[in-house]
This record gives sequence, C-alpha cells and structure tokens, in this order.
Amino acid sequence: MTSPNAQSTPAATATSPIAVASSVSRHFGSVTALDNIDLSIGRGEFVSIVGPSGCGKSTLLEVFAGLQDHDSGTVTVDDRPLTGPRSRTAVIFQESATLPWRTVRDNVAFALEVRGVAKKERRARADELLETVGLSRFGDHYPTQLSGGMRQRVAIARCLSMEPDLILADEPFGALDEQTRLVMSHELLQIVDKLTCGVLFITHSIQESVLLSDRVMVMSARPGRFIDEVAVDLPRPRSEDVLASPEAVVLHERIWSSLREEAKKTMSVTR
Ligand SMILES: Nc1ncnc2c1ncn2[C@@H]1O[C@H](COP(=O)(O)OP(=O)(O)OP(=O)(O)O)[C@@H](O)[C@H]1O
Repeated sequence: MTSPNAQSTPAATATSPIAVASSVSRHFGSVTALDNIDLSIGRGEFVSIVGPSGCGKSTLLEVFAGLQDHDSGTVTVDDRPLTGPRSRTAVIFQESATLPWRTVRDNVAFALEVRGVAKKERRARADELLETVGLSRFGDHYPTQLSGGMRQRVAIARCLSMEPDLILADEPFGALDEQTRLVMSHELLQIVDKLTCGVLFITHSIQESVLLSDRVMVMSARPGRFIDEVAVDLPRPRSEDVLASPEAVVLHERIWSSLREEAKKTMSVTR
C-alpha cells in the first residue's frame, strides 16, 4: 500500500501528530458533551476511545472530522487549524453508505474518479484495495448482493482509496453480528499493520481496542473527559491469540476497571 504520508504538506513534519485537540469543549444547550478535551493522534498511530454510552465519543470524532463545531479550544490536523471537512480525512460510520447503482469496484474507485485518476489506473488501484480487504472476487458485484460485513469492507476499501492521512472510525462494526464482527476485526488487524496514517477508532469492545490499538483512551460518563490512557505495547504484527497473553489480560482488566464505574453512572442516570 502506498504511504499517504509521502504526500504530506510542507507544513507537516515527520514527527508532529497528524491531529491534535487542545482544551476542546462542546455544549448542546445545557448538555456538556465534551469538557476540556486534549488528545493527539500520531502519524501511523492507532488510538481507540472506549467510554459509556452518550459520553461524547462521536461528538469528538465529528469535531476531528470537521463535521461538528466546538465551543472552545483548538483543533489542528496536519499542522493546520481545522476549518471543516478535508479530503484526506476518511470517516467510516457504523453503516457506511455504498452507492447501490455502482459495482463494488466502482464504489471503491469513486474517490479516484473524483480526483481525475485515469480509468485503467483506477481499476488497478481498486482491485488492489479489494484484495487488501479480502473482496477480490466481488469487484463486479453490486452492494445489495453483499452481506453487511462485506459492505463495511467495501467502505473500508473506499476509505483507503482516498489515501487518507487520518482515518476516523465510529463503531465501524457496531451494526454487525458477533461472528462477522470478529472476522472484521481480524481483517482490520491485517490492514492496520500496513497503514501509515493516524487512526481514531471508537468502539464499545475492550477486546477490539486492545487487539488493534497502540493506545486506548478511556472516557468518563458525560461530560466526556479522559480518565485513563493505556499504552498497548503488545508486539506487532498481532493475531487474536495475543488477547490470551498475560499482558493483554492485564490491559483488558485495567481498561475495564476504569470503565466500570463510568458505565454504572450512565446506567443509573438512564434508569
Ligand atoms: N446534535 C445534537 N444535539 C443535541 N445533543 C446532542 C447532539 N449530538 C450529541 N448530543 C448529546 O451529546 C452527548 C454526547 O453524544 P455522543 O453521540 O457524542 O455520545 P457517544 O459517546 O458517541 O454515545 P454512544 O456510545 O451511545 O454512541 C449525548 O448526551 C447526546 O445526547
């Protein structure tokens, strides 16, 4: 896979983080969704956020995507103040939309087409990406002929075709059944090792966060603040087997113990 960072702007340095939020707050009327958040995502770093329902995870992701305003603080991406959505930030949602009238290959090639890449090159690049996500046999299919998990893989391939320097994924496997979810996190794990861009990944699964991340941020119940930061220094490349290692069990336990009280607070408010 080509390195998206090879095309970094002159303002960027190899070592500066790709995305930084400093003292970011966001209110919706009387609701404080984000309270003085600081988070930086390194180039090539995979950062997960876990936190109780409604704590502000999606709001933070949308702020980084330039889709949501913030009331105070600053957000920079690629060393520039963020003013709105940008072409090299790829966003994947729980049920990412595909274009039903286009084949899988043409869905993946869409961003390349918009950028004016020649047809032959588009096709070759799309096929390469379909292979990366394990869909090489399905290039001529239409999205409606695929399962939910396969459609999410199309969305991931399409996102990679943008050669992003930042990927923001909001519970990308949240709508999938347990088995498909396991398969998808396995496949994402294969892709993650080839990525050179920063990733912010929101998940409700502690296992997923430990398996995929370099760092896990634990968010408090609303108003969202970070209450723990856990470095996941398990060796890469990883396989699911790593989750059974004593190191991974300790990490899982730590994240869960930080999260447990917060989850209880959320449940007592919503009961
Ligand atoms: N557009 C909006 N208008 C009003 N309130 C909002 C809006 N978006 C989010 N909120 C509120 O902000 C808080 C944080 O929401 P957010 O969706 O960021 O949480 P979350 O952690 O992603 O939740 P979940 O895990 O359930 O998806 C919630 O109380 C939510 O109701």
